[in-house]
Amino acid sequence: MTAAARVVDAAKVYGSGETEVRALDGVSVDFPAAGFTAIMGPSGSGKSTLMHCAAGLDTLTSGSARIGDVELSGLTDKQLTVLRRERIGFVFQSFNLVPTLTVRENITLPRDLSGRPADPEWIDALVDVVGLRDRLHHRPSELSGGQQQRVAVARALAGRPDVVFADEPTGNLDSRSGAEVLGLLGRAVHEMGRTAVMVTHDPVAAAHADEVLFLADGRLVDRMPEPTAERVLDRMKAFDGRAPGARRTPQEVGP
Ligand SMILES: Nc1ncnc2c1ncn2[C@@H]1O[C@H](COP(=O)(O)OP(=O)(O)OP(=O)(O)O)[C@@H](O)[C@H]1O
Repeated sequence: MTAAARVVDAAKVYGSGETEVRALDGVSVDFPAAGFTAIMGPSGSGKSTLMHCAAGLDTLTSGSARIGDVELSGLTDKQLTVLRRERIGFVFQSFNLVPTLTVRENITLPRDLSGRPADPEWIDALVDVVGLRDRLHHRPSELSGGQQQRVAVARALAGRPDVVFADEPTGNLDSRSGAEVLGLLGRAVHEMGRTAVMVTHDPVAAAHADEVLFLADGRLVDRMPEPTAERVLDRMKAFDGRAPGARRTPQEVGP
């Protein structure tokens, strides 16, 4: 198996002394090329930290993070910026489209900014895959949330990245639009050979992945190949007896 991204013995410590938080505590994991991996775990278990460090948006306190063969800890900020632009695609919960640009301009913007314009044939194919051909000249405000997130997925894929990192990509969508966006990520992986890594609280979303990783207290505690929503839900219930995504009540949090 080739890893598109990998962390080895990854640790991330925030603060020091009494306020020290070990957000990651010795995590080692490969994200296989042409695979779709979901990261789950209770709130505060380190999911976002793992994704951000694996994607070069944040740095590890110790351990190694690689995209392909490139060790991220050895890179300058400028080199990291270039690597993210050239080799990584991002999808966020809140779409992050540029409101003044059309759908087509949003999709090609990162490529245009990089000075290496997107391959028109690839963009053409993507537009069909995400089903936005009749919306190409619309602005984001003229689209539904699900359509906007499909634009964000197309933008993430426009530069043929090694890995697409998606942080709660369906968090703001109804279940039908969410299923469309997840279907797209799945097609990007299984039909277009891309690699996707997704943080989610939703067992139904996680079931679209090839494998689910479970974090708890900054550690990798379990993994589930070929997940189903039911099995993921059961596994999540085993954490602390809480349903996934459950928020602590004010009484539980304390003063
Ligand atoms: N910038 C920061 N400074 C201090 N502590 C932080 C910072 N970012 C995250 N943490 C802490 O690190 C731990 C892991 O946070 P992280 O956001 O990775 O968890 P998560 O699993 O993504 O949570 P959620 O599901 O609630 O989004 C938490 O205890 C969090 O409070």
